[in-house]
Amino acid sequence: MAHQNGAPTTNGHTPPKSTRPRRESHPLAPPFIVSAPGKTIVYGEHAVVHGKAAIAAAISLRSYLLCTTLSKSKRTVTLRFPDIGLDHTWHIDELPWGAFQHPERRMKYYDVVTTLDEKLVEAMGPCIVSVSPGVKAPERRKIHQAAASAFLYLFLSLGSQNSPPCVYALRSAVPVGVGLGSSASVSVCISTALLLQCRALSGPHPDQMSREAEEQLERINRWAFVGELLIHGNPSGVDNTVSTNGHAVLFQRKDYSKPPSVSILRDFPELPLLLIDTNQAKSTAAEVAKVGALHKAHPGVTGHIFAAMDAITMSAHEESESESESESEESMIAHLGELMTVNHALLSSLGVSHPRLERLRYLVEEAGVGWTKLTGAGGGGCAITLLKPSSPSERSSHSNGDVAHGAGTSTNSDALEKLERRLEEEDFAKYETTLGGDGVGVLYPAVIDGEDIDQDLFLAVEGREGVEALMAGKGKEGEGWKYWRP
Ligand SMILES: Nc1ncnc2c1ncn2[C@@H]1O[C@H](COP(=O)(O)OP(=O)(O)O)[C@@H](O)[C@H]1O
Ligand SMILES: C[C@@](O)(CCOP(=O)(O)O)CC(=O)O
Repeated sequence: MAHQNGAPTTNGHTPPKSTRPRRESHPLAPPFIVSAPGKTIVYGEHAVVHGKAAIAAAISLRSYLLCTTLSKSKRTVTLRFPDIGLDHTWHIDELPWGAFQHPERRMKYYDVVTTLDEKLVEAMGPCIVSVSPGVKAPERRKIHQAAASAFLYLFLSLGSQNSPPCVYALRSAVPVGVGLGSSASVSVCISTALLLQCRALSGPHPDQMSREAEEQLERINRWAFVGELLIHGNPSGVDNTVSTNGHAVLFQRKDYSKPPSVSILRDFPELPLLLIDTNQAKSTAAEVAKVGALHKAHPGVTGHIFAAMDAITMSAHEESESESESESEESMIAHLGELMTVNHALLSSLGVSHPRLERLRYLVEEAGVGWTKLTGAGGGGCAITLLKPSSPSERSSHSNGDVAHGAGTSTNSDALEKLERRLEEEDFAKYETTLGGDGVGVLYPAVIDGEDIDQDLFLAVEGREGVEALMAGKGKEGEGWKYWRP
């Protein structure tokens, strides 16, 4: 489609002339950017879908959504998601407003939506089927349609036929579909942008009262969960919760018709972690469905496995909160590491490991540098390795020792370097990230270091590093970005 910043055509068709009366013109809202982090599940994935507790932490890799309002006369809404090769435009007047605005189905921005309305999903079906007609590979089409559905369901639920015509451009530093919560960070960005556009959020501003900031995050999180319902089918809600709130969370949803119980763990230790990608594609929806089917067939057995995972999460939580003076950091890390090993074995017993994940575990074990578990849905994707603290003699012989991240203890750097070389040879990838940090943020207007971030600039930067570099700016890191901080 040939369009830059201006009026898009709706996928090759010339949109029908609007029959709607002309409205008084208002100055256009300036372009703005919303961002939200990916995450790593430290303990309890899959069990969390079945009502057990999990601990997840935000990572420093983030998604960014640039929203560029067009003049009222354009009547189109466009998604430009180049990371997945999606570029699609709908004509606003052709969307199924009738179904979404029907008095029996109409949702309010403050509603708590915990399930999808099948009639509404059906009503937007034709608008989704028409996405990416040229893409033949079913897997790629699924990726496009999942992202388009998440956006459109929220756009139709929160907006109206008077919603501003807009181009939504998304770039992400979170690798897609490797278990690092890419879908959740995208859903949080979409939810926040649409809630801001329908004026359903206050702030963020630095002197916002804690309770009010909490309420805005809660609202964003609820609609991000709806986005996740469209992408995943059966999400627990832990990913969108940590992406919205940042830091780390202890999360449990016992009853899907009620809000989950969430504790924000602001002091979760900054663990020395390696984040390794098996480069083996996986589907969260498929892995979750696989565990669901196993649970249905063997509820007694899987029930015990989920209960054991719950015990692991709670033990890790107690350990990380412990203020015992007598316990060293080394023994805390060993405790948390052993729990990771057991957690992985239980996940493997549910059938969500993969030969590449097992190979990775073998290599880390052989190098003797730490404890490894898969993170996220499994079936491929990523693993986390908690690095062992080195002995005092190793530490003094490597006084500049390569510390992975945080916690102030260094793993034997020779062994680590050797392992990293081996991983590279075997086509594993490593992500540099830190744990914790802010949740959803807003840059309004989209100006960094005095420069307007327009679509051309935003879409032109190369790769995940290019996006991060553009968003951090050259000046004081993160300047201009605002966060809801309860
Ligand atoms: N950068 C992105 N741009 C557009 N859509 C994305 C992006 N990242 C993720 N998505 C959406 O999220 C889906 C991946 O979700 P999922 O399989 O749960 O992976 P993850 O483990 O990364 O959360 C994709 O199919 C796509 O629809
Ligand atoms: C397997 C699960 O526990 C985590 C999925 O994480 P991810 O989408 O693979 O990043 C599912 C969920 O909690 O919704």
